[in-house]
Amino acid sequence: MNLASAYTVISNADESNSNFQLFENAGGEYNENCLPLYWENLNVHALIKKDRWLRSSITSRKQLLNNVEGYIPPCSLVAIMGPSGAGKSTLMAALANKLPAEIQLEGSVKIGNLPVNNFNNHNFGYMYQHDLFCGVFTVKEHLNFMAKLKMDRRTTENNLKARVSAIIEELGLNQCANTRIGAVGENGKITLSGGERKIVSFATELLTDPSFLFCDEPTTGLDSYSAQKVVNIMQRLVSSQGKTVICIIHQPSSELLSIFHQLILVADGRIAYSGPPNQAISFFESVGFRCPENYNSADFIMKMLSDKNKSVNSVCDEFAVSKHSELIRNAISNEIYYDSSSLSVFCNHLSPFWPVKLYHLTRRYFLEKVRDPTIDIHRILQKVGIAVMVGLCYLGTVQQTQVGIQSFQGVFFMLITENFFTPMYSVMNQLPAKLPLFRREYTSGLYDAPTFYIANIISFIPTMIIEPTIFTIIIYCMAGLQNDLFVFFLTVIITILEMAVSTACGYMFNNIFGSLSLALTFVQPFDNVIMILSGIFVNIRSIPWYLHWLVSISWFELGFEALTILHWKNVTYIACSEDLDVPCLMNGNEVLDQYEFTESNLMPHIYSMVWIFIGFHAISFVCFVTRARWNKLS
Ligand SMILES: Nc1ncnc2c1ncn2[C@@H]1O[C@H](COP(=O)(O)OP(=O)(O)OP(=O)(O)O)[C@@H](O)[C@H]1O
Repeated sequence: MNLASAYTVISNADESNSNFQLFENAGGEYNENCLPLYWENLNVHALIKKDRWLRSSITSRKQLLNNVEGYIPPCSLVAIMGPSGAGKSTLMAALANKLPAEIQLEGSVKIGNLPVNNFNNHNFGYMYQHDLFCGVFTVKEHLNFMAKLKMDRRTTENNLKARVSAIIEELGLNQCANTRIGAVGENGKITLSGGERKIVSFATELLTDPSFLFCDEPTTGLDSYSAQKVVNIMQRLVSSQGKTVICIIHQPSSELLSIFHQLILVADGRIAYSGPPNQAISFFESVGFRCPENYNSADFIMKMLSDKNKSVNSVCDEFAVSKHSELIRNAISNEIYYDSSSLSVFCNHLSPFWPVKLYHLTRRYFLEKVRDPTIDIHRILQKVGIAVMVGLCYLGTVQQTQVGIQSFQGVFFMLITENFFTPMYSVMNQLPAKLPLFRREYTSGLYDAPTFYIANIISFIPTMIIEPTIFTIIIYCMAGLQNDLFVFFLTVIITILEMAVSTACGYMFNNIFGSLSLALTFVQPFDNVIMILSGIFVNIRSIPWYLHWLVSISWFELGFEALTILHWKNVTYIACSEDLDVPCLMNGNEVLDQYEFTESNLMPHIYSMVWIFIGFHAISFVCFVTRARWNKLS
């Protein structure tokens, strides 16, 4: 059965119900993607879990939707209304296959006899209530980025650009195409207004040309002019592009409400009405609730549905046996005649290859760092300042004399310690800030958790090299360490490794504990112990046996010992000073002996730091991916 005949069947069913037309106003032009959406026996429960570290156990189930059914004709503009907490967002997420992992769905949601699932996800645009963007991108850059991640891998570069330009044109975004999106409430910079942000959200969802567009409160927070503009865009998408647009809307004016083809009222997890908006008031009248004259119909409906004790249950019960419900059931039962084999186009989307996603995601994080100075550039400037101050303290004191030994070791301590604490705590703060956008894009299926993790690490590499290199160069020159290129090069490598392992440790603690506060609670004692075991504060030989394993992973100790060996191993003579009341150390080997450091440990320690870096990231990666799958990233 082709599409046209499928709808003839439904139209014939309607003939007997001429007063109750389910889709009398549905206005879009039919095309092959123009299909009805319907759901039956839909029950949705939230699984209430009790946290036990990484694992959770389910303790109870809370019913969010109670055996609801509905039918949305092809190419309709649909409004979902209801009081707060009624289940509107839950219904919309259930229809769009966007329910979070802790929510359980029973029943069926179908498009033209085809179950809604991950294979036809790309046909659903889903605009969330709160938009989230990478604020440093301009509108055009954002759309190009999203197009590269969302659109079919077979789309050519030219077609992709053409699609972005067409959407910018269609939605009237030309004037702000090169404006940065910015963050909400960002002062003093030219960024997008609230209304423009909503339209950019639309644009993002339209990139893949979805047949269904779900919008969670697209007009909330907008003035009446911007709200009207947003609804006009939705209306245009339905009438000129044949899409079905379903949106949750609060307190619309009667004029705005009349634009919609269908109104679905949700109350207490049930359907209180579903049909043309202009028949809603007469339905309420037929069940004994009369709208006073000169009263806004949307306000009246909301008042009725918010009054839980009196009206809600009886209205829902009456609706279940009304002509409207009968019409919905007829329409659904007629859908079984629809030939779903013609819907193969719905499952025919190939998402971009993994390296392509990794490349674009890494590029986004690079740009974010370059354009947002608060992320890394301020920290580099701070490092330069610290390096100059430290350098001034050691100016002229680092000499191969008995007094100079302490200055040498002080410089090594500063090189290690500055690349140990700050980077660790800094990444621990940066990662959680990226999670909201990650969660949104991850649930939309844009990319997976490993891609996000690897892109983050790659984008951090320049910082990991530039920051310690600048710091080391300044201190090396000001303190006047050995004039030897190989020694200088290895010194830089050791400080880079020190920072790399520290950041890996920060990631690991964040991802093991899953919350910044918990991670900070545990990382502080850990890194203090790691520092104490460096050989500076306690002689390595006297460390208790049960802490030996920690010494072997103390990258503070490994770095400090490696620097000490590197700078002292070739020193054959240190002059004694008669003024000092301390034993004279005659050469570099004696300095190493004093710390219990062994000359042959230089390269093994450097390799150990590399292995610790890999080990920490491996643990961190597994925890992150597991948490993302269990929906436990906070
Ligand atoms: N993950 C969850 N766990 C437990 N309860 C939940 C969960 N998600 C939603 N709920 C509950 O389900 C009910 C319906 O939530 P929903 O977000 O669908 O309401 P809504 O009608 O969209 O409300 P609003 O207009 O305020 O956004 C609310 O009582 C809410 O507290």
